[in-house]
Amino acid sequence: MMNYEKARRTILEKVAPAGVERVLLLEAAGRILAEDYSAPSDMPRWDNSAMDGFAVRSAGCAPGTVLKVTDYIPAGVSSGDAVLEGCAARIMTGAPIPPGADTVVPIEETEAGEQSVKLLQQVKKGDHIRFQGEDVGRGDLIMPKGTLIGPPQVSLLASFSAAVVPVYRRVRVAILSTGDELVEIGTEPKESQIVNSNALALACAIKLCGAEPVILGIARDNRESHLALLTEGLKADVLVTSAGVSAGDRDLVREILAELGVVEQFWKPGVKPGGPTAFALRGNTPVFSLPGNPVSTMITFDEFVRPALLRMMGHEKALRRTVRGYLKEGTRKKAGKLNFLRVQVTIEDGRYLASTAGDQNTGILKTMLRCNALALLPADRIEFAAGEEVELHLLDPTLEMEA
Ligand SMILES: Nc1nc2c(c(=O)[nH]1)N[C@H]1C(S)=C(S)[C@@H](COP(=O)(O)OP(=O)(O)OC[C@H]3O[C@@H](n4cnc5c(N)ncnc54)[C@H](O)[C@@H]3O)O[C@H]1N2
Ligand code: MOO
Repeated sequence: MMNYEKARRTILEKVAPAGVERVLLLEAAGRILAEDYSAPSDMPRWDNSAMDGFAVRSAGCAPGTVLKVTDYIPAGVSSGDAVLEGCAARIMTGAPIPPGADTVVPIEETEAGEQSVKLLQQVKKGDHIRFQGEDVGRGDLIMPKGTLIGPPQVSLLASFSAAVVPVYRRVRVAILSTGDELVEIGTEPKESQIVNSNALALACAIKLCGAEPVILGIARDNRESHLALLTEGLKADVLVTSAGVSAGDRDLVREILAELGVVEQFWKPGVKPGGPTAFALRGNTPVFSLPGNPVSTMITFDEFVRPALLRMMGHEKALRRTVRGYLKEGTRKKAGKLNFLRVQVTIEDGRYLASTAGDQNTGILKTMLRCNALALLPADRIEFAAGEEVELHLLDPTLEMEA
């Protein structure tokens, strides 16, 4: 049996960014820049005023100096007229500094009239000017490939009129559920039938990664149905299946994937829940076969599939950060597999405290609703004492927020 760390490393070694596309700037929000971006020009493009006030020649200025106001330069206007000795130009924030002037005096530091202005304070050369290129110089590598695009990046790209940007493309992820007991949502399940909830839970998780889910439906427990739908699924960038991967005589997924030329990289990554998870590749197309128990499906998606999708969409950091926390109650498990304990984490005095979120049986979905983190209980350990330090994967982004 493989171990958890090796399984995750294997996945990240085998997947690569899926490709690059050029999208409208706003479509790039939350995505990863796929090429280095160097500034096409200086920013600011010209010296401009940082204050509403007067553009002056600092050499002739002292407290008490009276200057003649010869020009008015609002933002959006550029004046070709030079400021001559003994003169000042009224200027607004953002307007280009006129020729001859080397300093801006804020209006509060003057007694200003229509025709003249009296300076009240010492003037320092260069004050209140935003100089050409002081923010970004032409040719500066301002955003390396791999940058996550958020408001500051969009602001800068927009400032340079970059209306279209190269980003890693979203991956299309096919979702295939398997099992004769399944009916689609909207169909009343008869006794012994259950609703195909995994397809929707997976689609939700895929969307939250920024990828595009494609729900293929249900493969029935026979070869023909599996062959047809797995073949369809392999046309996507990634294929995720649920159920049919353990030891049952109807568990056909791995066998039929192999017939379709999909090469298994691992089965049984040494975790619980998620025991029978499999990872395989056909060419560059990753195939994840997740167990059918909804709890196991969601946990294995988060631990194994999510990192792959993020990496394929260009994220260098694809794994959830592991934080150290403390168990509030002691717990036991069997030796042999790493266990994901579903916990409720609270942050007290900067420490993460993890309390069990309820019954840890994989059949209990409500424990999943109550949990906001997974505690990783190492494979070789059995007994865990209250207060013991554990590694945590935080699942709930609101943990970092407050009311
Ligand atoms: N003899 C053994 N039996 C089982 C083993 C084992 O090692 N030996 N492993 C157990 C473990 S662990 C798991 S997990 C399950 C996973 O098995 P499968 O992935 O093959 O899934 P199924 O048995 O088909 O289904 C499990 C469970 O999940 C429900 N399910 C399936 N698909 C969906 C869906 N799309 N939406 C909602 N719920 C779904 C299904 O009805 C079953 O209740 O195997 C154990 N058995
Ligand atoms: O390992 Mo299975 O995924 O318990 O429930």
